[in-house]
Amino acid sequence: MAVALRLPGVARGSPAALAIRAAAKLGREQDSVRACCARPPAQCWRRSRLLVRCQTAAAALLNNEEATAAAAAHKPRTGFTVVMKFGGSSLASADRMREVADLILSFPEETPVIVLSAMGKTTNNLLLAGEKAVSCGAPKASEIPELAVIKDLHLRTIDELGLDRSVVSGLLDELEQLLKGVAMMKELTRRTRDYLVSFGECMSTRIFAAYLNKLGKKARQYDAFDIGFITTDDFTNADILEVTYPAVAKRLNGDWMDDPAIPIVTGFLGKGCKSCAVTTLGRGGSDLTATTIGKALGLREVQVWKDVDGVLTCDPNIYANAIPVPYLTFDEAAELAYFGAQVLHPQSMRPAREGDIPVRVKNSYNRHVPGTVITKARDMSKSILTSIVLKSNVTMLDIVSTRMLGQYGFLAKVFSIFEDLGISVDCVATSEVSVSLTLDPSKLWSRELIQQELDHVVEELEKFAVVHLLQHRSIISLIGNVQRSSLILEKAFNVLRRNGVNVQMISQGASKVNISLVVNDSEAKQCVQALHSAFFENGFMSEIEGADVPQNGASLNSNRAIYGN
Ligand SMILES: Nc1ncnc2c1ncn2[C@@H]1O[C@H](COP(=O)(O)OP(=O)(O)O)[C@@H](O)[C@H]1O
Ligand SMILES: N[C@@H](CC(=O)OP(=O)(O)O)C(=O)O
Repeated sequence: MAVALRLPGVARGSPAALAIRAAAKLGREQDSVRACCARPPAQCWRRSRLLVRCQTAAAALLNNEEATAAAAAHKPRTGFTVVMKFGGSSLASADRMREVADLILSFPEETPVIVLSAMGKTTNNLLLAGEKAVSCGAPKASEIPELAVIKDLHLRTIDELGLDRSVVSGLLDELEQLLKGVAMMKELTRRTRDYLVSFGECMSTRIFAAYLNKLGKKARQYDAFDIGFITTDDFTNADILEVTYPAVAKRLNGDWMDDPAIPIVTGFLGKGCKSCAVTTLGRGGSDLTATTIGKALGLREVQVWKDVDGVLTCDPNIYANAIPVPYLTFDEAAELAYFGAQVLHPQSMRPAREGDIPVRVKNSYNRHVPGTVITKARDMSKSILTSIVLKSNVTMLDIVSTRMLGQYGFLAKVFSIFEDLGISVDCVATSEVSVSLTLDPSKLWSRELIQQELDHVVEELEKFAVVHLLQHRSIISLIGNVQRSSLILEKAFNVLRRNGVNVQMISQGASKVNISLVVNDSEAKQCVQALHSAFFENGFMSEIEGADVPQNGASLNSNRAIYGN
């Protein structure tokens, strides 16, 4: 402290200023700083990061070139080791918050960054409350049942954890005001919707940080939109921009250096680059927040803690015999998520792949089960089928050219229509004069004009083609080793034939990990179950020489029973 007073005119943020701040924090005088600079650099590692930084800065301050070089060679280690993300299912109550805190504290060797989603079903309740506010009239907005559920859950959690209600009372008041505003305006724009759902993550992180502090583990809450998560302005489905990585690293590392505390970061949220308003990353977007932080900080691992024993061989809600998949590549996981497995956000593998950070999917209800490890590459020599994914309520288009055989430009014309209308295509199969494709339902669902848009697409295509619009279809994706596609297809078609199911379209993605089959919605679940039994339950994998067989994990159903999922 005394150092600062004795050195007037020191520029803010300069090495000298850093040394002074560091010295002040350490309660040392300039002599200590000087002594620190003279100490052999090897000792740096054994000292706190703050002292290393102090040494670097103080060396510059004292103009000691040798010390500057020596200290610079020993860059302070980044404090953080892993990201641990907990989803809504892991945080549904006070008991669950206690359990998650206990889980984090059971890894004392780690310095984690924690990413949290909203508690339980809070995001769904906020969306429902918003929709009801549009039509209920301002005086009734305070009585929306979902608002009462949200208030009750958060205040009860606070009381049961022995915290002060002021941790969220301001946010709850603001939320009620916002719903009154929506009721008065009688409209809920996508921008307002994002602001509305942000209350879920803002509250869960504040409660959890306060609880960790109460336990004596120093924690600091962060709203992602305040620490550099910059996104496109695509409300409800924003993309993270590159500037996010250095900004987030600077903020989290900087704060840690100044005053170490476990960061508790809101998942799912960002700040629009032009609007500066709160944006969201699409449903389930906290997984993406976690991998973004993992890449930004160059961490050893990203852990996403869920209510299942890892990524499973199929959705356990469709078929209870699903079993955990021990290893996946980023490509397999991305494909699985994109084609509808709710367990991971479709974009979340991108930062992990770019930063080559392994992602581990674990069960917060069953913490000792190994889970699924997702990495850049894995030994595929024994792998056949990894997982079966179902995407229902898909729209399919059969488009047949009315022009001459072999006419060029047909496909370009077809796809330019989708581009112009901003509709994303999932699967494509082509012949010389026709193309069949499926439309991404999530992209359509996020709009309001579904039927009108489809009619418009058909109208445009009919200018040069005969079009059949087929609704209520499902895509069954077989994720696995497409090097063995003949084997997979032989088995799959055998099963489907035995079940009397006619496949309406097949598509094999360029990523070589996915074969997609389109069937009627009404037959899809039964197909998934039959395929699962054939591939994973009847010894088929082990019959094939050396094939890798996923192992059955414990208590899948008991987790869901606890949470009622
Ligand atoms: N292939 C799959 N493997 C595991 N879980 C799946 C799969 N497909 C769908 N799910 C569903 O995903 C849920 C976990 O994802 P999610 O609800 O987003 O978790 P969280 O909210 O904890 O992040 C599981 O409870 C399960 O019902
Ligand atoms: N709360 C958000 C974001 C999220 O990632 O949630 P979860 O981790 O519970 O899937 C949602 O429900 O979409």
